[in-house]
Amino acid sequence: MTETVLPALSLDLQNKDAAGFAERLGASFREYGFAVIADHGVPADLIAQAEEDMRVFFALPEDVKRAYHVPGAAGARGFTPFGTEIAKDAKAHDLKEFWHIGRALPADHQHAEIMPPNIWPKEVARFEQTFAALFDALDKAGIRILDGISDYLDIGRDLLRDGVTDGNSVLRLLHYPPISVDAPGVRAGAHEDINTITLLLGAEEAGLELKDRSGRWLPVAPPPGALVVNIGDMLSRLTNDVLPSTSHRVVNPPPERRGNARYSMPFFLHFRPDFLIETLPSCLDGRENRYPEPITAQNFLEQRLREIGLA
Ligand SMILES: O=C(O)CCC(=O)C(=O)O
Ligand SMILES: [Fe+2]
Repeated sequence: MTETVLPALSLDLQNKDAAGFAERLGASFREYGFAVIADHGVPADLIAQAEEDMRVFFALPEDVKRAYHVPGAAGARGFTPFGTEIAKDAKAHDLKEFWHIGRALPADHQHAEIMPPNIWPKEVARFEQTFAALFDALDKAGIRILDGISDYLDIGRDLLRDGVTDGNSVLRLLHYPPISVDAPGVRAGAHEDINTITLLLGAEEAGLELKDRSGRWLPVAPPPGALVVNIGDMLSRLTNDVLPSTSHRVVNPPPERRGNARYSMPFFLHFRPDFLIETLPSCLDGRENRYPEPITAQNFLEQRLREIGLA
């Protein structure tokens, strides 16, 4: 296994010693913008089922998959074809295709327009059942991790819990197809995530790297089944970069492994659209406010989606 600087932290520790868990979680986020979380409560058999179902979907013919592309929806639901997304300021498109599942809201909900109903591929029988369950399980794990962050920042747990209630969260199923031996570039260009925090499953296949404070690229190599969690720009902004959103990328494998596809599942936990991202007073203590202009989560998201070619 590749060497990693991020030891796995057990989420079970939160039940026994919330302060101890928060201290370790916060230290990892503060230094790297990333943490690796084991015992996160997402059932292993559900993860295995999800991995199987996504493989079945991405193996479908291109025209069948493309029928689930929703034009004008900024990729928020359904299928986004290979070569669409491009990292901010990058020259080449990422070598990936993906499927997005969003939060299911009642039709008369105030944010129903921003979070439209999901679509489901009829070719994969269990797809809806599997991914609706996985969305919920990751949402629950995400709230516990946010509790750890709130404990670390000593801000009480309500602000972040309330902030993500009915949030515009998205589960992304990612497929990076095999690449040719001489393929240039990277599977996913260096970027920061837009959202609150990201919970990533399936990063065991090597390739994910984070940029540390000295500018070095470090491999992120979680043990099987663990979550890789990272801070997104919205939380970085809320905390005045006390918890930094860290640049990461997925590099191409060595030539002998280029015949292998890569599959991963990031869950982008988002604030609700009308949540106002306004620097936390406790993160100002003696520091300059890097983000003096408050912005709603929705305005921030729209700005960033335009930059990555999705809106
Ligand atoms: O595939 C991965 O491991 C990372 C994906 C990622 O960083 C993203 O989709 O934002
Ligand atoms: Fe990312």
